[in-house]
Amino acid sequence: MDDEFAFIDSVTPTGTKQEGLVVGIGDDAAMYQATEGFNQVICVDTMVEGIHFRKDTLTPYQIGRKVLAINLSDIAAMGAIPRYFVVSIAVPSTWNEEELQEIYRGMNELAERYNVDLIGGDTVSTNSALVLTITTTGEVEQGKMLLRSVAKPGDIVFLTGEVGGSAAGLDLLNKRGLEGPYTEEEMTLVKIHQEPKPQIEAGRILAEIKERVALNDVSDGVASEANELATASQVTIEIDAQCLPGQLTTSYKTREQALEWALFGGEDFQLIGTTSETAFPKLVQLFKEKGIRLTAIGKVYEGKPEVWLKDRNKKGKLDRKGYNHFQKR
Ligand SMILES: Nc1ncnc2c1ncn2[C@@H]1O[C@H](COP(=O)(O)OP(=O)(O)O)[C@@H](O)[C@H]1O
Ligand SMILES: Cc1ncc(C[n+]2csc(CCOP(=O)(O)OP(=O)(O)O)c2C)c(N)n1
Ligand SMILES: [Mg+2]
Ligand SMILES: [Mg+2]
Ligand SMILES: [Mg+2]
Repeated sequence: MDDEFAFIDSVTPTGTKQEGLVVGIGDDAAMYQATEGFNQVICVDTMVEGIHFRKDTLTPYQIGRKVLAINLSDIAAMGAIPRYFVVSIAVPSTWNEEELQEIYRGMNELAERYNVDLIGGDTVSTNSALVLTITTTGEVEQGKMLLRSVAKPGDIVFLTGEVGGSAAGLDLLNKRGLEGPYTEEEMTLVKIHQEPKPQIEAGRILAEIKERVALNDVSDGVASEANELATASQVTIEIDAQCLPGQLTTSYKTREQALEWALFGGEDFQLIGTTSETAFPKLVQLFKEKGIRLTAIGKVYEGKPEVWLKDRNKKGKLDRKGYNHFQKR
């Protein structure tokens, strides 16, 4: 890449979707009009080469796509409608212009799908790894936001989709790289890791029903996220291992390994939450209509902020062991 400004021009969208946008790319800062009656939501996530991806685990297209997906996942976990995003990219000399364009192609494809506008960013060089940061904003109707702190004893713990697939996919990629070869079954897991789907529709269903819902997204594994819910709500959560919807059936892994990945693997970007026993059947019906899998995986009890795992006749405390950036590897 030899010209920063030409690069910025090349990634500037030609049209924008949100009505509230006042100033997009091109001035000192972007500017937008908030929608009346909505709370503003904002989150940021970073992906670092060597930590969140390598050139042999994600293609440049998938890197761009995934960093926006994980941001949208946090917007979904608040029950919000995503609106705008800004991108910061630190580029080492080992990455060429074509790869950068591919990163933006992946980002833009997902942006199109979820109706979000790229409204700014920052481009810098670095002498180490590629670092990609996205900040996304969203809006949720006042009073409808989905917090981690509202779980109550008696609630059902639920989960959208399936968990453990991303860690399984990464395990395969670590062994065989982008080119594989992979069976169809294995490729499904690899794709879950490479192209996670943010649960925006699920988040909106949960925000729109008039029921109390506590919610979190699964970036660091079910064990970690359930502990975050328990701590924020000051309740005890019990999860039934037998109920965890994972990709348990593929021929290449054991049940123990699949359970380990579901609990501690992370990057599934599904939603984990709780709601009352009376509200839960309504959720099941709404999710069925939209074709989104929703599973009851446990219950909430009065007690210390802890998570317990029940597996057949055994029961043990489930510590907040998931992906931890400051843990020695
Ligand atoms: N370096 C930081 N400075 C300030 N706040 C942070 C920092 N890192 C994380 N947070 C905040 O801590 C909370 C938990 O962050 P994180 O574990 O990354 O959440 P998530 O898994 O939802 O992305 C969030 O509210 C996030 O904004
Ligand atoms: C090359 C590579 N090694 C390891 C991982 C596994 N990994 C990296 S970060 C992470 C957890 C999620 O990322 P984090 O930055 O903690 O997201 P957040 O909790 O902020 O949403 C996992 C499971 C990976 N995706 N790629
Ligand atoms: Mg985060
Ligand atoms: Mg989150
Ligand atoms: Mg994390």
